Amino acid sequence: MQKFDFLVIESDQARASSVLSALHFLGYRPQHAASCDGVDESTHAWRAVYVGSIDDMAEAERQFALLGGAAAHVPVLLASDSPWLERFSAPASSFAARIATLAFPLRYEKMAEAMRNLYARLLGGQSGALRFVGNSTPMVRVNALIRQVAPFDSSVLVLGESGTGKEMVARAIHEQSPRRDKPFVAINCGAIPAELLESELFGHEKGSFTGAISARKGRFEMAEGGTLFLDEIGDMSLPMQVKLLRVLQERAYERIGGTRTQRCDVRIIAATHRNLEQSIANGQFREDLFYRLSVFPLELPALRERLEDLPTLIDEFNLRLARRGLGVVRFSAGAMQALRAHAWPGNVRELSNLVERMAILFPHGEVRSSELPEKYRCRQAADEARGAALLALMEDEPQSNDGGVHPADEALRLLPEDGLDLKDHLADIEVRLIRQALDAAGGVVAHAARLLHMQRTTLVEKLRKYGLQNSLAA
Ligand SMILES: Nc1ncnc2c1ncn2[C@@H]1O[C@H](COP(=O)(O)OP(=O)(O)OP(=O)(O)O)[C@@H](O)[C@H]1O
Repeated sequence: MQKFDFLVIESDQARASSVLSALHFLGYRPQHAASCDGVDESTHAWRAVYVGSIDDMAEAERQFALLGGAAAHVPVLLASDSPWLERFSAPASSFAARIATLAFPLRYEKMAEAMRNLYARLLGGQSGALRFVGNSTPMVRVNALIRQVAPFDSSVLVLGESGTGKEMVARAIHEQSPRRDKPFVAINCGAIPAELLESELFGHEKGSFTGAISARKGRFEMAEGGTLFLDEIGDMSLPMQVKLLRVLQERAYERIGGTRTQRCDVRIIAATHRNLEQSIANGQFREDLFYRLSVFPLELPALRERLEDLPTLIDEFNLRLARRGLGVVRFSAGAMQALRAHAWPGNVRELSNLVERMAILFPHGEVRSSELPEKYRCRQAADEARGAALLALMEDEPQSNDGGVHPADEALRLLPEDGLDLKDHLADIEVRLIRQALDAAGGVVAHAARLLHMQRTTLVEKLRKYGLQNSLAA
């Protein structure tokens, strides 16, 4: 689906073109143009719509519907003397909230102000809440599961690699639950030293241990009536797991140093990037706690398994940046291709950081693939070289081969003059790819296995076979 930054609705071609030029001048840089009617070919370089002689509202709405979701949320620019203004700004119109009016002849300062006001209105209307987005099939499934489980008090265990949005899922469940008006409290069980975690969770009475100079509420108490999100539950120490299990079973606990039993009405959502079944097998996680927590397991796919979500996620991050006063960025088709070829070991968080970095470097601009940080370029360059070589192979007519070295063979030449031991050579490539995958995954074997599309156990076997276990610790 084509994407647009603005709809410019103006039946006078000259005026429409001047709006587009002014947008460009103001730094909005629309990139592609389409037209419903009366195409102005010269505007094809822009990402905006020039609408010709539509004189009936229903027809206009139909035309915009043909543009699909592309026209659904973008600002609409209309001349203040436009005959359509009244109808478009009527409350029943789907454009009513998204119109900026422009007085002709255009004045840049006025137009800049109109655009600023429009964006302030659009962004302000969206509340500060972060939207949990994604239209890919796996995310549609995740959203359906969230809707299904939200109304009940069942414990949910959110599984997924780091940065896939586990906390966002927990918040979404809370927001869609009857507890939404009560607190959502999050705690990262992996980040808090084991000896402090108990007091963080259950609170303490004054003087209950050295340093406890006053009584303090724990997260369970803070979350009363609402939801408690236990992040990185797989990193919780075994003694703490026992205490947590007791609370989940008895729905009651005491503050450290306290004698009064507190009843608790808290919905638990836990998350981990670890394979808890493996942790159970290794004796690091209690099986009974696992079953308590995973009444409703919800697995979040890695970003590389749902690359269709890249554009929507980029839009969402741009929106967040705009709220913070940063200029938004777009990615050229080539840059998008490079992003699709990237493995995203840091998942959505990595993408969010990249968009922010690019927005600082190229505010209101378009990022080309050559302007991406190096690690996002390499794989694409390799793919392109391979693609070019393959293309050359395919384009070659068999009869034109005069026995000389084929150009594509030259590009792909792997066989040394004196031959090679194929088995050794393939093993060498395998080791290099495994090393690269481990690097990209920060040494986490399960992540590296996903990058290599193999079972974790298969990778562990290969690490053993090639004596690579030591490179893990290094
Ligand atoms: N589907 C999504 N839509 C919008 N933003 C998202 C989505 N998924 C993740 N994010 C954003 O990506 C970042 C990481 O998300 P989050 O903290 O929920 O991940 P996580 O899986 O809990 O990470 P960790 O495992 O490190 O705790 C946040 O800025 C979050 O807002």
